[in-house]
Formats: sequence, structure tokens, C-alpha cells
Amino acid sequence: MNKIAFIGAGSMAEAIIQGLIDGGMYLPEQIIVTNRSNIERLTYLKEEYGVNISANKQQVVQEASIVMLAMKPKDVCEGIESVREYIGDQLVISVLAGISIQTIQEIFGSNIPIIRSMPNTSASIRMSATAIAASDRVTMEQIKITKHLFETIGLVTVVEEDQLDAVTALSGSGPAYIYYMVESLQDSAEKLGLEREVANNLILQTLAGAAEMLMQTNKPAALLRQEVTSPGGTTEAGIKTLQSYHFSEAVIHCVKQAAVRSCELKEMFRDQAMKEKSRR
Ligand SMILES: NC(=O)C1=CN([C@@H]2O[C@H](COP(=O)(O)OP(=O)(O)OC[C@H]3O[C@@H](n4cnc5c(N)ncnc54)[C@H](O)[C@@H]3O)[C@@H](O)[C@H]2O)C=CC1
Ligand SMILES: O=C(O)[C@@H]1CCC=N1
Repeated sequence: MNKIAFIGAGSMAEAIIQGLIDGGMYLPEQIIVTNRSNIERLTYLKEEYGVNISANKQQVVQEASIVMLAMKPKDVCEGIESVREYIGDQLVISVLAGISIQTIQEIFGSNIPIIRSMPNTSASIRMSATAIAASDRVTMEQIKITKHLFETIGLVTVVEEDQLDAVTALSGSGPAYIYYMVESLQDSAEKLGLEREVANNLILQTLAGAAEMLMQTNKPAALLRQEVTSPGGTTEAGIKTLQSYHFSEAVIHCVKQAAVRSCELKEMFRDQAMKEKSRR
């Protein structure tokens, strides 16, 4: 039976698992999950989604045709080291932010086919925006399989690896920026005396409506904004205030700093991987 293994059982692994099962790409029994040592977390995933769980890395990896690396970047050396010897012809897909294909290959100690991906947590409702980049050993068939996997949980686009820092900053971290904006809207609604539930319904429908307008009308964001903004009206007063607080610059700096951090992680862990390699 075609199986997928998850090395790492956190928020991102859970979101992908949920999306893959709901999308019918895998049955729960085709999914096997392991983590470092948190049995409680594995048990939760088993009870919630019916997936297989195991602390036995050999079993987890050898049963699978795809191995998904889903640990934190800081745990990448230890995580790969624990499965390295069991990897044969499985396709390895990484979701790790800032860890290059070359670094992953250095840790594996061989030029195995790797696909680096950057999904986001909306994978859980099959609405991820995912970008993937492949190493030169990856076959067209493996790219096709990976695209199909990520298409099951949302939209997927193939990019050059050097674009993944920007992608990570934009759409990998992106949901958090939107949630932060929603938190601020909730705070403002409370300050204006709106009931929490009433405000939440209005905020969420406004958010969903604005996203649908962008997607369905194909109008530029600036034009849609203009259509809301009556001269001398309320929106203009609000937007002018955002501008006085340098909203646009804040967002641009935010995404830039996230991309810088992705580059920093890449350099930090490349050095760690080289040390690991020379230690062997
Ligand atoms: N959370 C998000 O929105 C996104 C996260 N990512 C990437 O996904 C990866 C995981 O992120 P989260 O799920 O948020 O982290 P998390 O902290 O929720 O989960 C990490 C998991 O890795 C496991 N782990 C740690 N060391 C391990 C080892 N040696 N062997 C096996 N498993 C090990 C932990 O037990 C835990 O289950 C990160 O590399 C992150 O960059 C990518 C896109 C979005
Ligand atoms: O914050 C992080 O590093 C991860 C990568 C993208 C979203 N979460």
C-alpha cells in the first residue's frame, strides 16, 4: 500500500495530514507519523485522525514511499540522522523553513532526490498556498506526484529554490499577518462597544468577502480599495490614519525581515550540517 511518513508531528504536519485525509489523497491507515519522543502528541493524532503512529523510525520510513520532514529547523540534523540509514528510494519532501536542499543532502550524506516545499497551515482546510522546488535528482514523475499531493491541500506553484525565502516570508508566514490584523480589528470593535460575537461575524465575513472580491473580480487591490473609499468619507479617514502610522512600510518591513530570517536560518544550519558531516 502506498504510504506517507511524517517525521515531526507538530502544527504543520497536522494541517497537512488533515488536508490529505479530507481531500481523499490518503486513507488514515496510509499515513504513519513519528516525532522525537512525545507519545501524548502522537496518541492525539491517532485518536483524532486514525493515522498510524510509531516511535520506531525504521518502521516509519521503510513502510513509506514519501517521507515528509516536518520538524523545526533546529532539529533537522537530529531528525534526519535518526532516519538516514533507512532511506532508500523514498521521495523526501521537506517543509522546513530556510533549510536548503543542499543542506538536507549534506545531512543525509548523499545526493538523494529532495523536494523542498513551503505550505501554510491553511492546508488543514485544503486552502494552503504552497510553493515547491526540486533538486536535480528529482524526476518529472516525482514532481507530478508532489504537485498532486499539494494540490489536494490547496494551490501549488513550482519555483526556483532561491525564491523560497521570499515565499516563506509571504505565504508561509502570511496567515499569521492576517490573523494579527484580525486581532487588531477585534480589539478596535471592543473599544467601540460592539459585542464580541457580532463583531467577529462582521470581521470574518468582511475578510472572506474581500478575499473573494480579489479572486473573482480580478480587479487590482488598489482599485477595490478606491471603490470603498468615498472622498471625505469614513474609509478615507481610516486609511489616512493607517498611512500616518506607516502601515504599508510596516508590512513591507515585516515580510522583508521574515525573508531575512529565512536566509539566516539557511546559513546557520548549512554550517551545522557541514560540522555534522565532518564529525561522521
Ligand atoms: N507552522 C507553520 O505555519 C509552518 C511551518 N513550517 C515548517 O514546518 C516545520 C514544523 O513546524 P511546526 O509544525 O510549526 O513545529 P512544531 O514545533 O509544532 O512541531 C515540530 C515537530 O517536530 C518533532 N521533532 C523534533 N525533533 C524531532 C526529531 N529529532 N525527530 C522527529 N521529530 C522531531 C517535534 O516532536 C514536533 O512534533 C518547521 O520546520 C517550519 O519551518 C512551514 C510552513 C508553515
Ligand atoms: O515561523 C516559521 O518559522 C514557520 C515558517 C513559515 C511559517 N511558520
